[in-house]
Amino acid sequence: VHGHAGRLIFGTLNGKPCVCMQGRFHLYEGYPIWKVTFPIRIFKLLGVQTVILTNAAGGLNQDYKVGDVMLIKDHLNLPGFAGNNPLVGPNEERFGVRFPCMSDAYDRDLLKAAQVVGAELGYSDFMKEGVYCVLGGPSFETIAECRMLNRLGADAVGMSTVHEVIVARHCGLRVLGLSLITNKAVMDYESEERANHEEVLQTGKQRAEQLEKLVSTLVARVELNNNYCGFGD
Ligand SMILES: O=P(O)(O)O[C@@H]1C[C@H](O)[C@@H](CO)O1
Ligand code: HPA
Repeated sequence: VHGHAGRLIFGTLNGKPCVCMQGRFHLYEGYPIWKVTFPIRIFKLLGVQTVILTNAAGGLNQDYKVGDVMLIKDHLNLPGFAGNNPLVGPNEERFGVRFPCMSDAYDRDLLKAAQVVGAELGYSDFMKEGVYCVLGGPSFETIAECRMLNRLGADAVGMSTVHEVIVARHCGLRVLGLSLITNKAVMDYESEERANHEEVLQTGKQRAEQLEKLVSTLVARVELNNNYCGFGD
């Protein structure tokens, strides 16, 4: 996608071995859903234990501002309602069970850790916690769709992440999800605002340094045995 570097980087971040996707595959690019999520299974086979997923999203929650970072506490998988789930097809027993639980999709300890690190870095003012809703894209949402999604309990809307989360949880990876609110979803017929990809990219650039700091500080605190250090309890 324009604005995604499309690179796979291996290295250490604050002393921790990491593999980093600079960009991802999206359903709207025409990939089958299993291909969109294929990297997650590769990472599992490489020995990855924890996945930090980031995305750009439109803010549905009226209290959200452009530039807020939403820690994802749960999701709405709208394509999944229509049977478009990355686990459809014969179950790969090597990776996980046929019917994986999703009520614990977003790791509570990691979420708390992100809040603590965010507060330490002085980011609390722009850090939120909420529900991310995935749609297929690539068209942005209509006003009626935004209103509906908000009433259904979504705080932010985007076109990615949830499929990767499902595959990650299926194979037992721990997940933290972060949405950068790059634009406000248009909810009002009087509004002159129009969702556009350039605004998404620009907001991403503006918060990039702080997001890098948040993620790298967090990574430094995640122990390889999946415990966390330095959070006081
Ligand atoms: O890969 P993400 O979900 O961060 O990208 C979002 C959704 C679309 O690809 C694009 C819309 O501007 O940003
Ligand atoms: N809608 C869907 N996906 C998005 C948006 C949006 O408003 N902003 C960034 N990705």
